[in-house]
Amino acid sequence: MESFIEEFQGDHEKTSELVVTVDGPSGAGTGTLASFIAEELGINCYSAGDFFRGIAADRDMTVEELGKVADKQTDLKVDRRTLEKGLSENCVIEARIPSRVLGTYSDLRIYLTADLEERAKRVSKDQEEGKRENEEKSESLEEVKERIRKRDEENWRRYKDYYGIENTKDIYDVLIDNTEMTIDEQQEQVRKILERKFPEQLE
Ligand SMILES: Nc1ncnc2c1ncn2[C@@H]1O[C@H](COP(=O)(O)OP(=O)(O)OP(=O)(O)O)[C@@H](O)[C@H]1O
Ligand SMILES: Nc1ccn([C@H]2C[C@H](O)[C@@H](COP(=O)(O)O)O2)c(=O)n1
Repeated sequence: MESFIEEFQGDHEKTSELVVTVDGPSGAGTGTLASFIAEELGINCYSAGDFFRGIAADRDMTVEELGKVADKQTDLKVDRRTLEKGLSENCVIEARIPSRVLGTYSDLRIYLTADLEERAKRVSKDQEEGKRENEEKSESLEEVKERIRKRDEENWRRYKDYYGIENTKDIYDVLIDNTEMTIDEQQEQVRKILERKFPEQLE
């Protein structure tokens, strides 16, 4: 199948000088890693979740309400904001596919993952601690596992349909499986990468 992602990316002038993108499935820790990178580099951090929440606010809806009626246009709007932000502002953007959305406009493309079992444990723990207000609660670990597995499958069905892309890892500069890594160990590894890649930006 022909890929439409280049067409979506278009041919733009990029005014930002430093953009890092962190992709990964639910519970991989993309939010945690993106915040760390942003702090290290002294730049802002965004999540496509922020853009989704912004669209909900524009429509005077809660995130849950928008989630129920979100269609292709909603996804494209979220992804267009990712593209616009990355083209115009030095920042780190984390979500499911910001590295795909920005393509070579991103200066460092990271893919983060962990085993499904481990990701489900993290999501479950966050829920127990009241950190995931917009998600279903009182699920068993097995239910969480099944929900995030299905969600990932659905997401990739949409990305294939909208952009003609597959869930391959060939476009990434860095691949990290953090199943057996602590947050500190992961940060140590990424800090070394940042030192090599952006020595002048490190504070
Ligand atoms: N390497 C790691 N090892 C153990 N726990 C981690 C690791 N990275 C992140 N976590 C923990 O996992 C949980 C989920 O992290 P985070 O919110 O960053 O994930 P996410 O990928 O952004 O999730 P989602 O996309 O579902 O919002 C948090 O409690 C975080 O502290
Ligand atoms: N194209 C999109 C649309 C939404 N998001 C955001 C919205 C949520 O905050 C978060 C959840 O994603 P999901 O678990 O539904 O994959 O992601 C996005 O990243 N990209």
